[in-house]
Amino acid sequence: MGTQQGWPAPRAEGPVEGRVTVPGSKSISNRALILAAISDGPSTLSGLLAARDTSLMRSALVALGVGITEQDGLVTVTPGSLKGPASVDCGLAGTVMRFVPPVAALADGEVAFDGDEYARERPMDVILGALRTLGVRIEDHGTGRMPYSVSGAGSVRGGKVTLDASGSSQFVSALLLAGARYDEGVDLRHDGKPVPSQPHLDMSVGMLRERGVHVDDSEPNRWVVAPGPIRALDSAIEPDLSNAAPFLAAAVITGGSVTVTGWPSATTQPGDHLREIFTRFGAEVSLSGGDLTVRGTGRIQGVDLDLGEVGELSPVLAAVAALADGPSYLRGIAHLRNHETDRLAALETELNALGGDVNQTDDGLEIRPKPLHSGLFGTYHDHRMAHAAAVLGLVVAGLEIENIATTAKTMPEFPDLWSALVG
Ligand SMILES: O=C(O)C1=C[C@@H](OP(=O)(O)O)[C@@H](O)[C@H](O)C1
Ligand SMILES: C=C(OP(=O)(O)O)C(=O)O
Repeated sequence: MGTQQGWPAPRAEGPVEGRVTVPGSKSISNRALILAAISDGPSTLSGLLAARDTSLMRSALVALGVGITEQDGLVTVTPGSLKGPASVDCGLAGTVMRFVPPVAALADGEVAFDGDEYARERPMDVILGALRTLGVRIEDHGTGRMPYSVSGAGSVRGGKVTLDASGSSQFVSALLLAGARYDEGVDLRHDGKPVPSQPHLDMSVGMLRERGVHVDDSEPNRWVVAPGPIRALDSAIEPDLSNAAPFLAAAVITGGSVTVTGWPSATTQPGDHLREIFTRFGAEVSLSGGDLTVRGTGRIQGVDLDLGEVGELSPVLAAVAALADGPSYLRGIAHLRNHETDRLAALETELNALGGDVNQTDDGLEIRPKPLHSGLFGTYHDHRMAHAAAVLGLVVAGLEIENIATTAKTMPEFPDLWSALVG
């Protein structure tokens, strides 16, 4: 790829110092929208993320008959009787393509799903198969992928189902979120290699319990959701801690100090693991009164980390590892091959194109730091590849980021927030 085709990544002129407020969590926002849509009354949400993934979720729910209004930054969701025919554009949002079909199954009529070109590569077979077992009619032309349509009959029997969710925790979350509204609830068992992203499962279970749903997750790899109403709940969405990663990484790699505001004292978000992870890289981390501060010490240690629970942090952490003073091993993340792109291949290709020494393993990446040079960093429609590139661009001269606008998936403000912090 040539030069002058991308967004010139700002270079840090010294240690990056500053405070950042990141927008609302994608994962909490889209769960709050889904749960509000199938609850027993109107819910008002504050701090809801405004980005491509949440806008796709809102449009999907409105297409099914849910009322959504917005005033002074507050979003009110009013459940309606769910009806087809409807079409849902999933974009490239895993939370839309996996979480909406179990809700569409409750509608009366047919709901057609499609999305971006690469969305057709993301696995759906496990969730579509599980829904069929629970009594839902689905047409996917035998592909197990997009496009597919769900023929809702106004209710779903539900009950027992076993699935292999090693490819994505979203297969489990999807069935848990809608399961209380099924006649028999759901009794879900996982059979296979470990389910990734445990914090996201805890987030689904926690948000259901907050809304009065009985969920038994006391047995490993089994979740039982009792049938019953989901209570409407007004709630405030936490900031997206995974989207805080690039800002905090800026402090780690420049020996600066960055504070992210509004950091919750208790949370199910995987991004909370950044406190421990950046400490392992050699940074100093402190949390006080909702301010999370990461201070770079001038040393970046190589790490050996299992990121299976927090896979979405991997692209930014791979960028930090590429700048460390020794090799790093990122493990437990084979499922990243099912994300916005095959992230293991994308990181290997793009880091090596800058002169890096990175290779994929069965379940992760080995990263041996080398001096990196200028180039255009491909982003593959992946917001977190763009974040990784921005981190590298702080210290690598002449780095350009292809399609920086892809950050709009979860943080349209990224280029402005980034320039304001590091510029
Ligand atoms: O449930 C969620 O909100 C998510 C679950 C995770 O998916 P995987 O388990 O497929 O990694 C995560 O990576 C994704 O960004 C969001
Ligand atoms: C994997 C991710 O997204 P999605 O919700 O589309 O799966 C991500 O944001 O890192």
